[in-house]
Amino acid sequence: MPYTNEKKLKELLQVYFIMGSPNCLKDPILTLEEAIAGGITFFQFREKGTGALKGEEKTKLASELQEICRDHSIPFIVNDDIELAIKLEADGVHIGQDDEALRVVREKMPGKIIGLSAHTMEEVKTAIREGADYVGIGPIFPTLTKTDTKPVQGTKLVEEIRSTSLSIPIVGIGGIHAGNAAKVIESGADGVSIITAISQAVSPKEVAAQLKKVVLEKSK
Ligand SMILES: Cc1ncsc1CCOP(=O)(O)O
Ligand SMILES: C=C1C=NC(C(F)(F)F)=NC1=N
Ligand SMILES: [Mg+2]
Repeated sequence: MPYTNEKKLKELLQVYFIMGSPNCLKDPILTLEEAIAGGITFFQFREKGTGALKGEEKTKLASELQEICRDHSIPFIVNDDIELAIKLEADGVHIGQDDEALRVVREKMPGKIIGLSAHTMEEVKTAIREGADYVGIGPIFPTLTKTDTKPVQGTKLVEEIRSTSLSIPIVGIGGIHAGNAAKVIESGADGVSIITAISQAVSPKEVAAQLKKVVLEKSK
């Protein structure tokens, strides 16, 4: 059973901040607080890459970030780590094509948000069939954040999905910032997912606010 009605989720996905401690210029807690003050609408804890926390330290940071999200009614999603998501009673998880099968995750987390990465129309259709609540499409633009991405695909797959009658919520991801976010929304994505542009900003609040403005303008 999907988490919520699609319309509501499409609104929630508009400015989707993703980060872990390795991505942050400043303290992760401060970074998230500033991003929320700037207007992000959705958050994913993705503790990955060089220097990523593990075990108790990872759980502690996740719990602290979750509490900040809860205080501001921002959905808190965990990337990959299903056990951590269940332990924290997170609002959901984001999984990739090579992570645990969606139907297994759905059994473990009924009623929660389950997002899936997809790179082809085939993967999108399978995601819908298996009950994904949203799909992350990318990398839209070149990115240095995830080193093992599929080829950069621009907005073509987003446009292709939107040219069909498929109504699944879509977020674009990969190299997105305030200067190119409009193109992603214009192509038909419901939201943009951002790591570097916010987490490495001198003012995460300012960047989040710029992104929110662009997305709201283009979503009218
Ligand atoms: C997790 C992920 N999946 C596809 S690209 C990417 C990284 C996006 O990071 P950034 O917003 O810094 O380009
Ligand atoms: C690899 C990823 C691809 N897409 C997304 C999201 F933007 F949330 F859909 N998150 C990820 N961690
Ligand atoms: Mg994964």
